[in-house]
Amino acid sequence: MTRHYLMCRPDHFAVEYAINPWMDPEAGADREVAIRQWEGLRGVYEELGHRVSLIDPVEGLPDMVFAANGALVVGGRVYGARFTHPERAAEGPAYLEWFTSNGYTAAREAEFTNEGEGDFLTLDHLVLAGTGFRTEVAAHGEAQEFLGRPVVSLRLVDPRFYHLDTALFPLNGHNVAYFPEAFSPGSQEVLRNLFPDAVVATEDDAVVLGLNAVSDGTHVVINAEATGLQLELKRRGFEVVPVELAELRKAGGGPKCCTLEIRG
Ligand SMILES: CN(C)C(=N)NCCC[C@H](N)C(=O)O
Repeated sequence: MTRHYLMCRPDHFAVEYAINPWMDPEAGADREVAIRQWEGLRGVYEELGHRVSLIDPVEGLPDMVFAANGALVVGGRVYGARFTHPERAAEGPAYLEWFTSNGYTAAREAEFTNEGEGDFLTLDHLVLAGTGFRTEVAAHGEAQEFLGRPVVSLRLVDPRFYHLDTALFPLNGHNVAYFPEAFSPGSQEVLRNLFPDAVVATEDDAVVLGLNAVSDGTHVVINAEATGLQLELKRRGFEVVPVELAELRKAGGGPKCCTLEIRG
C-alpha cells in the first residue's frame, strides 16, 4: 500500500549540542554527506512508489531533519509535538503550521511533552507509546483522548534508546521487531504478551539503530549496518532495503527519525 511521508531536507543539519548519548558536538557532522545520505533515503521511498511531502527546513534548528518527532498523525488527526529540550522547542510549532497550512484542520497543540512518532508508533488497533526519557505518560492519555485509539505505555530504560522508535518498529499493522533490554521488565512482559511472534533484535543490531526502520508491510527500509536483523527479516519474507545514514546517526537518528508518516 502506498504511504505518505513528510520529510525535511537537512540543509541546516549539524551536531552542535548534545541532548542524547549519540551526539558529540566536538566531533560534529558533515552536512554535505548528511544531505547526500538523506537524498538516498528519499529516493528509496519514491522508487517504492510512496508519496513524499517536504517541509521547509528552518535555520537554527539543526535537528529538524528528524521529521518523525514533529507530530503524530492518525486518521487525519494531527497531535502536535511539544519537545523536551529547549534546543528543539521551535520545531513543534513549525511542524504544526505545516499541517494546518496543508489542510489538516484537526490539529491539536499538545498540552504535555511528547516527541511525536519518536515515542508513538501506530499499529492497526493500537498505538504503542514510549516514556522514560522524552515523552510524558500524561501525553499518552492526551493522545488516546484526541485520536480515539487505545494507547499502550511502554517504559524505556537505556539512554541509548531514548525514543521508542530507536528500540522498536512495526513490521505491519499487527506485529513488531524490538530490542527487549531497552524496556523495563514490566514493559518487556507487555510486549511478549502482545506480540508473541515478534522479531527479537540483538544488541549488535540495536546499537547501529537497526530498529529505527520503516516498514510498509512488504519492504523494510533499514540501516545498512544492521545485518543480523536484515537476515531475520528476509527469513520472515520481508524485502529488505538497506540505506546508508551514518552521518545522521551522529545526531542519534536513522531512517525512521527522518520520516513522519501521514495516516489518513
Ligand atoms: C524519531 N526520532 C526522530 C528519533 N528517534 N530521533 C532523532 C532525534 C535526534 C535528536 N538529536 C534528539 O536527540 O532529539
